[in-house]
Amino acid sequence: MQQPIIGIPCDVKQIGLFPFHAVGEKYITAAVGGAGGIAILIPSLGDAAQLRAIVDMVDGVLLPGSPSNVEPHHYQGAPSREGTLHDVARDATTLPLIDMLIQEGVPLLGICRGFQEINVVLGGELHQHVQEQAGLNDHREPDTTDLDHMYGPAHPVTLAAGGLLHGWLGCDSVMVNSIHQQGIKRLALGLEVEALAEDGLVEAYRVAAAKSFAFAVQWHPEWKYWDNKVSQAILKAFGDACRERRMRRNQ
Ligand SMILES: N[C@@H](CCC(=O)NCCCC(=O)O)C(=O)O
Repeated sequence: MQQPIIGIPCDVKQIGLFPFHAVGEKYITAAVGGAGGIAILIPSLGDAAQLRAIVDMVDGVLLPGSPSNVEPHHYQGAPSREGTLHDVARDATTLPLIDMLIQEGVPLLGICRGFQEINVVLGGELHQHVQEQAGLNDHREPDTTDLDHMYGPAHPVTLAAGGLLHGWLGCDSVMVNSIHQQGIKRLALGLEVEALAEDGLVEAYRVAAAKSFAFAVQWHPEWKYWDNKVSQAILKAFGDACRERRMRRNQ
């Protein structure tokens, strides 16, 4: 059987004098090794016709995390503080792309910024600084350059009874890493909670009425997924949905 094609949208970063379209290697490795796909990078050109062609070409899309924040005007939020990193080109690409993927029933896995993007596209809102909200914890990464520490288990999440995660893992709670400052303020209509942090912050959801796999997590299952049963389960389920689409497209 042919492997499914998994698209991964790029961040746009200035390197020297030129803009580059880039994806962190760990997301590519997870799409290939964890989900079993052929990874292709989707340039963030924000061009609707190109996106339409890409949607027809791929069997699934993995929306990666990024240090940049979704621009708040996309969810009627107050302007970002000075110095906040944005990626206008990524917003102009992933936000319309998500809409097309959900309409078409193309499998979708959102990670961290990707998780936040799906919520925004479906009409939800984000906190810009979770750690400043009364009753919410600090979900930012520890101040370290040791990546194993940075992406190490940070807090538990409770899995929703009857949810996908609960079904795949057969337990009520798991530990996850935590590398974010934005978070779900208002969950979009049509998203079903899959996991909650101890402070009540939504950490995972699925698109309830999706035609195919449409699932997202605030944490980072791509990080050393081979060492983590939760990450393996998420990537396998995504990969299976992509393989199913591949098979249907081959018929
Ligand atoms: N900027 C947002 C999203 C956080 C996020 O995606 N972090 C990933 C960092 C780099 C990586 O691991 O790819 C926020 O702060 O909430």
